Amino acid sequence: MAKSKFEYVRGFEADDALLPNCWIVVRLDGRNFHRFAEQHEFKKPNDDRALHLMTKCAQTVMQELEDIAIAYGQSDEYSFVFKKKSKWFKRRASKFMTHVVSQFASSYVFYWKDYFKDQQLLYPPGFDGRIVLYPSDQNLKDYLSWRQADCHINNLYNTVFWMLVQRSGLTPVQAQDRLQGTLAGDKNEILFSEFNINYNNEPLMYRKGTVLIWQKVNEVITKKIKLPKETEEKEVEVTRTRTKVVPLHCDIIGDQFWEEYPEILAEDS
Ligand SMILES: Nc1nc2c(ncn2[C@@H]2O[C@H](COP(=O)(O)OP(=O)(O)OP(=O)(O)O)[C@@H](O)[C@H]2O)c(=O)[nH]1
Ligand SMILES: [Mg+2]
Ligand SMILES: [Mg+2]
Repeated sequence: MAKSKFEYVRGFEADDALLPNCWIVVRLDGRNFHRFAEQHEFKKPNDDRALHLMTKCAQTVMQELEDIAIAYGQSDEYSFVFKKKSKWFKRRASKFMTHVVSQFASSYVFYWKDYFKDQQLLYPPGFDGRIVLYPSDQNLKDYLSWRQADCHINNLYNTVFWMLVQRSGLTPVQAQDRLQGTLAGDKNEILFSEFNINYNNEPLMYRKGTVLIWQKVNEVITKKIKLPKETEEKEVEVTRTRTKVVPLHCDIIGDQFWEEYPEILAEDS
């Protein structure tokens, strides 16, 4: 086919193919969610509606896009891990990042009303995205451990901070001063002795964040079938196996998780 004289401009497009044989991580994060949370009256420090909406959007991303092996989310962020061997869009970085972020952002708006029943969405939220490549399984596990450790550190801090403000009547500045230089043990002690809270009994979703993995589940459905010698349709129950995205709130820093789900890191990934 004849080419137009303008065709040469294609040559200006940068080649952004991602290195082969590496885990591809796309992490997105809510833009200025400090303000977004204030404006939409998120419960402090954790708002179940917001956390569940984030997870719904991440499930949608995993179901709609290809080759995502596992995802991890906390606060206003989610990380998506694409299989090492993925050939999706010839591994073009821009395709991975823009599809993940746009699918997530549109889902956030689309599903908002299902989670925030009587809280109107006041303005369109935005999300940023980045891609990081991890060449070894250990690097990938360490990446996910880093995000989960971050979740734990922030949540412990925020839990004590908001207790001091909401229950003890400290100003945010006073609460900040009180926590300056404290270690995890000190924060646990404040929670226990002053507020009778055992941090280990706080909800797992707040302490561990959310892991999304693929799992085979058996579904029982009723089907209408017509038997050859009968005139009327009959309802029968059939069991079929489906692969679904399932949320877990478990530790992913230790070995146990990876031993329990070896298929996530399997070689054909
Ligand atoms: N109250 C409340 N706030 C939340 C919750 N989840 C996230 N946030 C807010 O979202 C912020 C997320 O932090 P960051 O992503 O570091 O900061 P950001 O304000 O989004 O700014 P950028 O990401 O740099 O654009 C937190 O500091 C909280 O203010 C929640 O469940 N409840
Ligand atoms: Mg943010
Ligand atoms: Mg964040």
